Amino acid sequence: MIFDLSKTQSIANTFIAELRDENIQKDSMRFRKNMERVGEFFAYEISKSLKYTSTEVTTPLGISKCEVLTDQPVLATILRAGLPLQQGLLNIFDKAECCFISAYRKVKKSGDFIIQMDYVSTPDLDSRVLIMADPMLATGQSMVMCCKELINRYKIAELHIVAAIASSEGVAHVRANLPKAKLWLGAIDEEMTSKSYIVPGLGDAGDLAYGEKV
Ligand SMILES: O=P(O)(O)OC[C@H]1O[C@H](OP(=O)(O)OP(=O)(O)O)[C@H](O)[C@@H]1O
Ligand SMILES: O=c1cc[nH]c(=O)[nH]1
Ligand SMILES: [Mg+2]
Repeated sequence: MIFDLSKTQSIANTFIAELRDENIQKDSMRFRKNMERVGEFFAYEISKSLKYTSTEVTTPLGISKCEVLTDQPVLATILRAGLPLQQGLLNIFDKAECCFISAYRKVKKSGDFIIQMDYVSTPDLDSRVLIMADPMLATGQSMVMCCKELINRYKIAELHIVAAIASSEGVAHVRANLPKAKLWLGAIDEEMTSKSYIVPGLGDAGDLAYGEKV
């Protein structure tokens, strides 16, 4: 299943446009805020596919039958660019437990890179719905490696993957390696640079949110 936000006109596409805009993205607070708003939007969309329980709520004037979320999903992200996107999801799934993975592109002298994963901090994921959020799905290698690490450790009930911008190649890589995952994407771009940056993309999401890394 692929949900592509850009296929439907909504205010959320304005958030994505601002994330991409080279002038607006100079304001790092606005960049983080827009990423957070994209996370909130996807949380609402994903929430439509989750399970609900009927309950009776006592109001000051009577009893109201309400449908409430049965279980909160677990919200995972890949440091560091994923933090504002995860925060947006957490604003909506406000009782959710969170999982953090440190993984980054380690560039070799040849210019090739490997994904270096150093740290995983997670609650128990057995029988849980997991939402893995990372703004950029470029080659898809970081996403696949991190999800596989968690799948190998736990019996995850359902996996949702959220990205603000994906490349066609990244989508294909995820679908080939994580065929059961549901993909929630802000947009899918066709091209990548020789250094595997998405074109037109938005640039380096981690640097734009938190400053250029040395
Ligand atoms: O699909 P891939 O080709 O694996 O690339 C995507 C990864 O690149 C970015 O992180 P980066 O490695 O730049 O680290 P950062 O978040 O610390 O900036 C992004 O947040 C993804 O994690
Ligand atoms: O386009 C890309 C690819 C990887 N990481 C980013 O931040 N941007
Ligand atoms: Mg990263």
